Amino acid sequence: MNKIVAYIRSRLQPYYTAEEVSALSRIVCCDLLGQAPTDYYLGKDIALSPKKEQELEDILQRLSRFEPLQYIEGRTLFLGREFWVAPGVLIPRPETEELVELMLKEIPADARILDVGTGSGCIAISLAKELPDALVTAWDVSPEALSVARVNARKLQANVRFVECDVLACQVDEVGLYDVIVSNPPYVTEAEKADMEPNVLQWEPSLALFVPDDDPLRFYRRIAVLGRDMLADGGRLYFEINRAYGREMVEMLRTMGYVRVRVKKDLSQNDRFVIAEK
Ligand SMILES: C[S@@+](CC[C@H](N)C(=O)[O-])C[C@H]1O[C@@H](n2cnc3c(N)ncnc32)[C@H](O)[C@@H]1O
Repeated sequence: MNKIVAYIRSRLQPYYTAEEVSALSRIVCCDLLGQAPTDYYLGKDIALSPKKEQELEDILQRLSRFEPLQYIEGRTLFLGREFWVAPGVLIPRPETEELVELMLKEIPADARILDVGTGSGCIAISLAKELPDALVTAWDVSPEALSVARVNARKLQANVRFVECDVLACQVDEVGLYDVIVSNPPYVTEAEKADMEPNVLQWEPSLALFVPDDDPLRFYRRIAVLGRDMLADGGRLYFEINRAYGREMVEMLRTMGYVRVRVKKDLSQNDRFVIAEK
């Protein structure tokens, strides 16, 4: 093992499991310090300039404070496209890729789509790229998230209209304007905080994650209320949900008059998506 790898491992060992240390060492050397993967696996040493040594120190400091690697790298992949992510915006998750894949199988190519709580813009931008005839609008209450999403849309040349908007408070006069409303809103209850990893809890924005224990469905209820006006007849809601609330979601949406309400499981067999039709 080369000296730099041994050093990286010794610095990360107090904080991460052996597998995590091994994966992080490779990513730090190859992705962040620019070592060729073959040289890394052959155990060749890296000659670091003083500037690169300082960069390595910064990276190790950030990792030892459990900052997510995606924030350190400043990017993540979503459905094969690179998205810029930074503190203040949620790191897109694989389940959300599944949601977009499901939508791409089901929605019309020229759908008018609203993404509520767009974060990095991963859902809206992916849909706009895959469905060039669709009209995509994306809302978020967070100016930080919207500025990241706008940069992502520009870099990826996606045509999305971004709007700063608090979905819980906004007045809407867009009647029948959308065929699809999609949302992956905050859905982690305060009670679930105890089970969360420090890289999520300490670094990802609370605004993107949490809902009160006594009202875990607040975003879905509000979006479904808006959807009764904003969706065209036959329009659909696509939600990513907390796996604990599939049954409650179905009951709520049926009570609100939605039809063909279905729950779909994610690849881990958890109730993860709910689809409903106006
Ligand atoms: C779970 S994140 C989802 C981000 C992105 N759509 C994704 O799937 O990675 C929820 C998003 O909802 C936004 N949000 C939270 N409260 C909101 C509100 N009242 N109105 C609009 N957006 C809100 C957050 O800023 C965050 O970007």
